Amino acid sequence: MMTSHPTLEVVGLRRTFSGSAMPKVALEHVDLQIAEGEIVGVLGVNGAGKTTLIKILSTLLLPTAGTVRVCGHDVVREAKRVRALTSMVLGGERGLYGRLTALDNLHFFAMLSGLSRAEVKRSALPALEAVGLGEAAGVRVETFSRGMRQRLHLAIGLIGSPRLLLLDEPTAGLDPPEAERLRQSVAKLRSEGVSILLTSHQLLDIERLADRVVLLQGGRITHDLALPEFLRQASSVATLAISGTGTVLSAMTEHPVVREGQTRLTAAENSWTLELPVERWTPELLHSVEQLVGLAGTADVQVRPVGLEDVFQLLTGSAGSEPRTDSR
Ligand SMILES: Nc1ncnc2c1ncn2[C@@H]1O[C@H](COP(=O)(O)OP(=O)(O)OP(=O)(O)O)[C@@H](O)[C@H]1O
Repeated sequence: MMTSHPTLEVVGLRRTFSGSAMPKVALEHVDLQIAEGEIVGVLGVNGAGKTTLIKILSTLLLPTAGTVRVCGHDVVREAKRVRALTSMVLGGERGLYGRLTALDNLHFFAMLSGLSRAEVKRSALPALEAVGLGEAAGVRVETFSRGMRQRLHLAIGLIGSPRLLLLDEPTAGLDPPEAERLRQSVAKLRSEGVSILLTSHQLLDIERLADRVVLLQGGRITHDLALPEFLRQASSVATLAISGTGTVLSAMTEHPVVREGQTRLTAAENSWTLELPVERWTPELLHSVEQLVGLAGTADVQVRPVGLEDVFQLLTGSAGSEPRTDSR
């Protein structure tokens, strides 16, 4: 469906919560657009405002100020219309009926969300096929792996052909192959023109899927960049990790590249690792690396390209894969 509006348009959004003394500002001056078929990853440390934003987009919470439109429809004045265009899929183990088949679960949840029988019938099988569960439509959900259950949640979210999908921690609790499978299903939706807002503490989800990355800090958007540009926010291009056994030699700690560079040396009882951010691969740096690698005890050298995790840590001063502290 082509529209003249962006799928999501947020202008000047503010949301406060009344506190005991002062109102708590959860979102402030938030401007955000998501185009048709675009996947935007929203990053932020705990308490940055991600959940508040998702709740407002899904009409569960009202904005204090500002406007939010989905395909041109206002989340406050046209909440019903917005709900028909928007779907939220949460990660983790959540209420599917194990004794029912995948298709029956789909029917059940779709009817609960108020879709007509005809609409449910029309879109149920295509939704299962979209997430690779077409052949498991008649199979009881109690036999499903966690990944299959999560893909079923995604299929439920696709019923009714939403234009905006809100994905919150979609790969939570999945092992790496299952998480990858789910990501593949999500990636396919982009080509169908579905717009996706994705939040995840699994930064790999965002690194693999997002066209654009938005960083929320203290309720404000501090960065809104295409993924490659976001990755360039780190000054380095890679991290070089040299590890070895035995004691750390002074020839290493006193080497100019170690003393002057932003290196991190971690030493355990009989092993050590030196991590060196690489801004540019220069002949001088390669020569220094050769010297360090030649020192006694060196066992392994690895080069890790800069990833989203590094940039996230740099910009927020925190680790990205911290566990959730809330109880949703
Ligand atoms: N119902 C509420 N009452 C009061 N304050 C709230 C409420 N909900 C959220 N907040 C506050 O608003 C801010 C943003 O919270 P929000 O849950 O949106 O962050 P988040 O980025 O989703 O964090 P997390 O990653 O932990 O889920 C936090 O300071 C939080 O304490």
